[in-house]
Amino acid sequence: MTKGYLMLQTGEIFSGDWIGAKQDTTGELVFNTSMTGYQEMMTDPSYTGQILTFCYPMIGNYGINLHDLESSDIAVSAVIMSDVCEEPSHYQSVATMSEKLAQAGVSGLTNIDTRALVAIIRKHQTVRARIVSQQSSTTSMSSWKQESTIELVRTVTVPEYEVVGMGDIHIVLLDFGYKKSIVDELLAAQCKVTIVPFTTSVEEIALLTPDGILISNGPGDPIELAAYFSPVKQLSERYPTLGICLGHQLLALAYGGNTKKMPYGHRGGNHPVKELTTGKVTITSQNHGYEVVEESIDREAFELTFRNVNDNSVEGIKHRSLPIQSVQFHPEAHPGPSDAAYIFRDFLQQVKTRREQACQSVHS
Ligand SMILES: NC(=O)CC[C@H](N)C(=O)O
Repeated sequence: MTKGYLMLQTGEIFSGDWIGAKQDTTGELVFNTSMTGYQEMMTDPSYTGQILTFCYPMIGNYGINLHDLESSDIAVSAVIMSDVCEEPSHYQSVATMSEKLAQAGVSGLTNIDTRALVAIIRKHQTVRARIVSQQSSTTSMSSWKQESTIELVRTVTVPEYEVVGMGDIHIVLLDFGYKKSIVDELLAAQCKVTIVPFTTSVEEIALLTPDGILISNGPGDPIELAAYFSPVKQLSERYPTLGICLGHQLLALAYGGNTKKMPYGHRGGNHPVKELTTGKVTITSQNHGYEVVEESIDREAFELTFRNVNDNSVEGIKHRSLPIQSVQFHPEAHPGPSDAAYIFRDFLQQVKTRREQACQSVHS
């Protein structure tokens, strides 16, 4: 096997065996603790620009199938694992991990001590890294460069409107890098979904006469999307709105709140969040490196709905008088538990209620 090296900005170098495309790659090094779901993770557009370390020791044992893709491409810049399984066993498998990475032009390193690597990320919190074929100490600072969030989002948003489903309720999905499972949830609830590029204006969206708006997940630092705070606010003032992950962060920012980088983020399939009105704890799927700053939330306009049980961070907010809610976790799951799927039901109930009110006011 060809040797490959993972060079960290903090100075450590790990040597491993190179799988997939043999291409030098740079990105922020992050880790996910889920035991399964490597395919969903690799294709989640929120990972764009990041090098993903799998904490679970063996990756690839059920192969790659055609059903668990969260987007059409592999989104991560590269993957790091302890042990790759090259002989998958699953009736739906169409490729091995290495074959898929090679097809997609994405690099991977295996036989890496991922436990040591995760300890370094936890210690230094934000670590950029490079996968290279030759160790070199002359790596110039410019090669560690990070793409802007706008650049990252541009690579994953739909190029033009896409309409899916023929249901009665029309949801416009403002696409910063949506996961397919979000659309699947809406389609399962008999919606028609129009997926629009994140640059679509409020006026253009109004022409589509939506019943509700969903602001998607996506890569990067939400603060860099400041140009979109005002449209997000205007849309949420007009239509029932649900924000998921990046969408949650953008809603908080649009209403004057703030976000900050977390020590090393929440990425995994078992993050407990507490619903503050009921005290009920739900186990959620998560993938984020930023959080909404609690003190920055306008508490006259918004109430806090969810908190992370491990670190108390904000996991959800809800407007006190308008039908606007957002969650930091992923109610669509994939990977991870679907215990929070009721968030979609609540949102669609608000959408229906608003539509019935509108019909009644026309007829009275
Ligand atoms: N899944 C997401 O939407 C991630 C949001 C944002 N990029 C973060 O890391 O916090």
